[in-house]
Amino acid sequence: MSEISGVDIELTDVVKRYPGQKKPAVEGLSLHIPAGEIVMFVGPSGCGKTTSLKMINRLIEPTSGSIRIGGEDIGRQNDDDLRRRIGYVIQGGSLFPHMTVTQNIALVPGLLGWDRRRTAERVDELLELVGLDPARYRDRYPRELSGGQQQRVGVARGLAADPPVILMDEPFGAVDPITRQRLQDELLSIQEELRKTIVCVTHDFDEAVKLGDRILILTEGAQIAQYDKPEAILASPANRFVADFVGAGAALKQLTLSRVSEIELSRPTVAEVGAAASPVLSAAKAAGDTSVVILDGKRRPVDWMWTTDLDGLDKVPAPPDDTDLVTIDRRATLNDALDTMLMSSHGSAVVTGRRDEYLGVVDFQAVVTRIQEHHEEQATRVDTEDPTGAPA
Ligand SMILES: Nc1ncnc2c1ncn2[C@@H]1O[C@H](COP(=O)(O)OP(=O)(O)OP(=O)(O)O)[C@@H](O)[C@H]1O
Repeated sequence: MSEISGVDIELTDVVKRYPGQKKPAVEGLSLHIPAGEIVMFVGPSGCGKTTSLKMINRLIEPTSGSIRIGGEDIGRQNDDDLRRRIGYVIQGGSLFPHMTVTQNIALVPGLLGWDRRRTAERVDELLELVGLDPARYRDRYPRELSGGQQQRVGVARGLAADPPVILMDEPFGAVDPITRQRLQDELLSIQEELRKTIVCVTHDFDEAVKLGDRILILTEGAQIAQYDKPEAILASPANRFVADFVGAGAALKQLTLSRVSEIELSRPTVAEVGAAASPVLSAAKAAGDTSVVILDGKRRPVDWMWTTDLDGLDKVPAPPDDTDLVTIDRRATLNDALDTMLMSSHGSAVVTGRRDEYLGVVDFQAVVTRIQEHHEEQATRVDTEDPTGAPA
């Protein structure tokens, strides 16, 4: 784990009363968000999640109360300072359609007066970080990107000035489930490297369990129903409201806590594009492998070849354009891994870690076995516990 670059956020008795509303949207919220953690805000529609989030970067001014970021009262800071310290990512990326990817990402650095060279370097670095090849994407317009790619650019923009705090409002709500899973995995990967303080609003409780170091469950008026680590909320919901909100099958949701990284990976022979083929074939033969995982110069998997296809070639070839290599991030949940494998109808998948670096191979059966073990563990636990904590 790298060092924490995030800072604490402290809300003290924060109230927001919109004009003409009888009851405040946020009625005295006090909350400590620890540096370097991801805190997920969940709760029923209209309970005040977005209002609470937007008060943290003063997109909405609190009616009363105080918010401190890294110990400083944000009420006393100017907007430029706040923008430097807080990244903001919303659904769909909300890119400006008439600006290129570079121009979109460079917005905040531009406001901060960075020179051209520093900005260009930063844009490329960020595109790499969010998994987009800079040479290919930096000059595109948003309409030339898929929904998932637009969202990645949105994340890059939020990170542009390297703020210690990132606010996200339903960041992955607008993409299909598989893309959402990838973006979630990428966010976890980026977070492992950067350790920002991330506050994220979501409607999806599973997403909260997957991403959150802590989950804040709110009821109307942004009243705290429970604020705890996901394991703790799943194991013992504070009250009936939380138990209902967590929903049936809380025990099964524990699966969302298990990751591919818990499974031992197999490590078949690997080879780099352009390497001489014959030693690779010898190594595969010695190891009893019938296939070889092909990596690029940055140790990212790009192809998975049968040794029979490599036989007779001089060098390990670059992958064809239509390669359908299935990769899974090691932070993916077991459910996500199964979905990916089923969708792609591959019996196994290449597992990647930080910056898409190759780690090994996981097979379908290993994931199924691990899930079954979990089911059994959970079944024993549920038999002996009342998840609501209610007296019998
Ligand atoms: N600009 C506004 N003017 C008046 N009332 C508002 C305004 N924005 C939000 N509200 C009200 O404040 C309450 C909280 O809204 P908020 O958007 O924070 O909730 P939320 O939990 O994020 O909801 P959702 O999950 O539906 O996005 C709601 O009752 C909403 O109708």
